[in-house]
Amino acid sequence: MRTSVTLLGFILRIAVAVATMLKAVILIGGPQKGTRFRPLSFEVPKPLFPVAGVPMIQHHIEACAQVPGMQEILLIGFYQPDEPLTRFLEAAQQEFNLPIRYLQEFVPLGTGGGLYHFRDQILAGGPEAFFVLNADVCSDFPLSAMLDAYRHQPHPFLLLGTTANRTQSLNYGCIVENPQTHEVLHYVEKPSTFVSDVINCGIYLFSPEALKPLRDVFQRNQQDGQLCLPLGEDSSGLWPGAGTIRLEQDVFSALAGQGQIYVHLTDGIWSQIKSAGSALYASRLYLGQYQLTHPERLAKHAPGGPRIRGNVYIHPTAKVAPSAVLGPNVSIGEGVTVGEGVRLRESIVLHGAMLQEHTCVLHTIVGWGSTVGRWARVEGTPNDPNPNDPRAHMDSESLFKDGKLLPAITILGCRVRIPAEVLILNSIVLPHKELSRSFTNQIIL
Ligand SMILES: Nc1nc2c(ncn2[C@@H]2O[C@H](COP(=O)(O)OP(=O)(O)O[C@H]3O[C@H](CO)[C@@H](O)[C@H](O)[C@@H]3O)[C@@H](O)[C@H]2O)c(=O)[nH]1
Repeated sequence: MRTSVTLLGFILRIAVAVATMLKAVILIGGPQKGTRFRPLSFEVPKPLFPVAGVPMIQHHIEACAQVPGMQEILLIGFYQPDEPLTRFLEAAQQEFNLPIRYLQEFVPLGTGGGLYHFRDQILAGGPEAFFVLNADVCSDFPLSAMLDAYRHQPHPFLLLGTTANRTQSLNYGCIVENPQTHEVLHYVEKPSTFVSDVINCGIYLFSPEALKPLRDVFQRNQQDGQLCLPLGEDSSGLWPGAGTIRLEQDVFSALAGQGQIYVHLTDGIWSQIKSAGSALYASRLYLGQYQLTHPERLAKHAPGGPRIRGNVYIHPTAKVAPSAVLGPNVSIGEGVTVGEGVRLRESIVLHGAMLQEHTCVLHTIVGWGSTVGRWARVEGTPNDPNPNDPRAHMDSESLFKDGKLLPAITILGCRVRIPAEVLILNSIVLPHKELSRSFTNQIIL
């Protein structure tokens, strides 16, 4: 009798676990993407670029791992599975005690193609639903709130939405919702004129049903492709272009207003990470979040230690001189050396860099293994969202306007050497450059 009760309990537990099983997919893109992120993306795939001290997608993984019932996280992209990616995956699996796998697209399949291509892997084990997250967004990821909304009213597609001002909304997917039901009535990807101030955050919760419309798009693409094949060509095989599916245009725009797509609005932190400037801004947002989520990651002022102002992350292996003044919004990577009297504000200093005595580094990303000589000043121009507009987001436009370099943060690529006592202002220095003088407003090739 006792054995059968225990067995029943065990079966019930498994049944509950299966019923609440969830997965997550992170769309990490590939090497042709992230061009606005150069020269930083030369060294490390953009999804692994450190933001607030940890790789960009670790923030996504941490958020997913906290959702009860999360069974597996899949990264889909078209990067070669190189050493940094493999090492990251191994470390993340151990840290979060979850299977985290990389599925490689052999050609870019767009934002929806990989989901359809790897549908069997996504649906293996029968998840109740799966999250889909763009890798290049920074957010507080309100995944549990999205799950509650989904469970209250399950629909194939639930999109996270936030507000943007009229001008900036044109850079995103724009959503027209029914304010009572939150159904998406109309969806336009990056419209040329104003459609709505509710924008798509690139964070979704899909039911298994969501894969059916993707299959329809795939089949339609294939028929259209076969019609376009030259006469006499063997059209019995698959048309290679059929696999490319644009989630936004092919699915959201096509299905809006048919009771399948809903939006969950958030007023939490959210920003895209397209350019180096937006990585710095995202780093600031995440450092602010750490007050609540990871206070242990924030440096505290300790007797005999450097002066800390505001939110600062210092990797435990970094050596920071006690007379340095750091912050606000500074993130210092592994093995970095910060000399006496250094002033560092609104900056990211990457693995192995060295800031010699009395350098001043403001609004800058210092690349891996770079050296800034004594008394040098390296400074960029902040390009923050308008603080007087609560709906403003970071502009990630091109670096140039009318042939001129726009003022932006300064970026030193990897292993750059800046001599002592020079000024580097508003410039981008490509990797391995050894400078011999001051530069302002230049890209140094
Ligand atoms: N696996 C894979 N991922 C891809 C591919 N193409 C893009 N991605 C990934 O998909 C995400 C979206 O990339 P983009 O295609 O560059 O779109 P976007 O300009 O960022 O706009 C999207 O995100 C906005 C929010 O940040 C949305 O507002 C917008 O509607 C759209 O979904 C990124 O994480 C990118 O790495 C692909 O072929 N394969």
